Amino acid sequence: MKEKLVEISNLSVSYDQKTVLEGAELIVNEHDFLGVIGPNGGGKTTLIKAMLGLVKPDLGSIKFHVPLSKVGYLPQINQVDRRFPITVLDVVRSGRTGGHLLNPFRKDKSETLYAEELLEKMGIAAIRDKAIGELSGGQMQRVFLCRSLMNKPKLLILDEPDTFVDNQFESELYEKLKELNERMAIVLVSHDVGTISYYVKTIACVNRQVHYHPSNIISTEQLASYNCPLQIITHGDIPHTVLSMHENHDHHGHHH
Ligand SMILES: Nc1ncnc2c1ncn2[C@@H]1O[C@H](COP(=O)(O)OP(=O)(O)OP(=O)(O)O)[C@@H](O)[C@H]1O
Repeated sequence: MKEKLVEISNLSVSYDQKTVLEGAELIVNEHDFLGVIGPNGGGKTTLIKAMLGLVKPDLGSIKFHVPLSKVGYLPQINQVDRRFPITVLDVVRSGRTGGHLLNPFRKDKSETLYAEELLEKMGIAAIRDKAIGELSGGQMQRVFLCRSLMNKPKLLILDEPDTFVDNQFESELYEKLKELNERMAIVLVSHDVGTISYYVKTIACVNRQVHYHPSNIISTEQLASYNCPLQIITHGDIPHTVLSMHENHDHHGHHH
């Protein structure tokens, strides 16, 4: 039996008068690698934020069976203020607090060593003392990925970590996530359905409601039936299906 990590039921969220999520249901289990997809404005980020307690739901319940300190979070990078005067190392270290606030002022030797180890593993040890304002999009994503790993999470939630990254880093990133998935459950929000279906195990389509799809193969017809009309980027020559296994690795670039 798989252990449940998070159970969301009957979740409704609105901003002012506008309902974004209504009656959303979702369960995240240990070992999951769940891809969260859906049209622009469908409520993906809102679902993640409600899960983490960053937006207040109107209705519904969110039960965590892991402590929040064991949940790693990589926010959408455009929500990070690049003018904030903080170095790469301090951003990564701030992940140790368990909260979502940047708190660079706590200094602890083992924390620093672990942050450095993560930067090393991500191949960005050389930029440890740079200010975040100086980083490229891909470097920024790597830094925030390191940050989200500081607490050795059991559940890792990533909101479009593939935004602003080049093709090479995109595949490196997904390979890294696949490796991390051996140790933790992953929830990955992405626009690139074709690419994520290559890595995820299951899919949730978010468009006001959440439609869970217990496989990583999804057809345009299924997406339509989930009220999730997305343009699918296919990798093979089978037009209506996103394949779980591909022969080659020619990923599509994806830019917003
Ligand atoms: N803080 C906010 N105040 C008011 N409206 C908001 C707020 N955040 C999001 N919205 C609106 O709620 C809707 C859902 O937004 P959300 O970011 O959850 O969607 P999404 O599926 O993540 O979209 P995208 O694919 O564009 O990232 C959008 O119409 C958005 O404009």
